[in-house]
Formats: sequence, structure tokens, C-alpha cells
Amino acid sequence: MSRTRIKICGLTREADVDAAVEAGADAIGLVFYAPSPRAVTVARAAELVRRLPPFVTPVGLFVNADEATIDAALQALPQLLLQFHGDETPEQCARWARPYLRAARMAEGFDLLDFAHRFSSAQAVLLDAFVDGYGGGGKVFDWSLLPPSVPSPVVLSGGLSAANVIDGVRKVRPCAVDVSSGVEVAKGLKDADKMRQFCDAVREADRLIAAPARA
Ligand SMILES: O=C(O)c1ccccc1N[C@@H]1O[C@H](COP(=O)(O)O)[C@@H](O)[C@H]1O
Repeated sequence: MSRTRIKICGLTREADVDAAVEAGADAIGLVFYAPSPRAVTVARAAELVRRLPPFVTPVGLFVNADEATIDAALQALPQLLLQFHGDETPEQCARWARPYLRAARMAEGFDLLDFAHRFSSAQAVLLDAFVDGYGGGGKVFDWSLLPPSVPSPVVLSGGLSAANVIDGVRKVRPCAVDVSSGVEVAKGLKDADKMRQFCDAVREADRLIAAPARA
């Protein structure tokens, strides 16, 4: 079984990018959504992305962005993996003909199977809690709402931290986890120790899955 990938989202400072990479993040998220306290401009994002070594993926997060906004981000940063976190349709997500993540806002009654079928062209469905303001709310959703299997790879997010991610990885078995609030000192300002503890906890979850306790 392959290891659980780690995305740390909402970075705004060079030191946080360096610390996320040092901690073992596979991807960093850049929020191109002006109302978010973690929002960055394209120019700022380009400065941050320049810090990344090979094989760490920059992810551009958009919420109901217009085409010009996404075009501008992709022009400056053609290597971005797209993350759609609003009310985008499958056609809107597929318009750029490139890999994308599509966020599902989990709440009671939400039909995840139907959602995954509609977004079957997504590289993965990202499971987040339903919150006001679309995301980044630090809220955990009820993992028992998930169906036994989902016909797409899933990224688990929503209120993750070093304290609960082992449980989340073992219960949900996502291909990746995504964290923002749980590794912050304040919105948009990450904490190096929290990022390291989070990544260590994900590695521990992978070890526990690979070597389950004998009955
Ligand atoms: O980070 C934000 O400000 C944000 C704004 C709008 C949509 C999504 C946003 N962040 C994403 O939300 C989830 C969960 O974050 P948290 O760990 O609960 O704070 C994560 O995928 C972020 O990428």
C-alpha cells in the first residue's frame, strides 16, 4: 500500500513554505480566493512557489473564480494542480484540460457517490466539512457519513491536526490529507512544529496500517 500524501494549504510566507517542505509535505496550497484571510496574489504565489524543490506540487485553490483569474494564475504558474472549492460544475472544472481536485462539502444528506460520479474527471475528490465561507474553517465532519467505498481517490480534509489525523487516515484510508487551520498559529500563518507533528502523525498512521496489531 502506498503512503498517504500530505498537502498543507494556505501558505503565505516563505519560511512556512520551507518548513512545510522540511516537514515532508508533498504539496502546498495557495489560496486564490480574495475573501480568505489566507489569500495570495498571483505575484506573491509565484515568489512562494520558487522556494519549492522538485517533486513538491503547488496547488491553486479557487472558489467560483472567473476564467480570467484562473488563466492569470496558470500563466504565471503553469505547474499548478487546480483545486476547485466552490460550486463549480464538472464542465467548468474540466475546461482547463488538466488535473484537478474537486472539494465536496460534507454534511448530513450529501450524496457523495453522485458527486463523485459527476466529477469522475477529477484526480481526486477532496472531502471537507460544510462551513460558511466554503472552507478552511477547521471543522471536522462526521467520517461515519462516508459510504463504504467511493469511486474516486479521496483526499481527507476538514479540521485535521496532529491530534486526529492518525484516526482519520486509519478510518477513511484517503490517498492524501489536506490541512490548514490545524497547523496554524493564526489564519495564514503556519507553525513549523505543528506541521512537523502533523506529517509525523501521518507517517505513523501509515506504519500502523502496514503493520496492524496481531489479534
Ligand atoms: O483556507 C481557506 O481559507 C479556504 C477558503 C475557501 C475554501 C477553502 C479553503 N481552505 C481549504 O479548506 C479545507 C479545510 O481546511 P481546514 O484544515 O479545516 O482549515 C482545506 O482543503 C483547505 O485547503
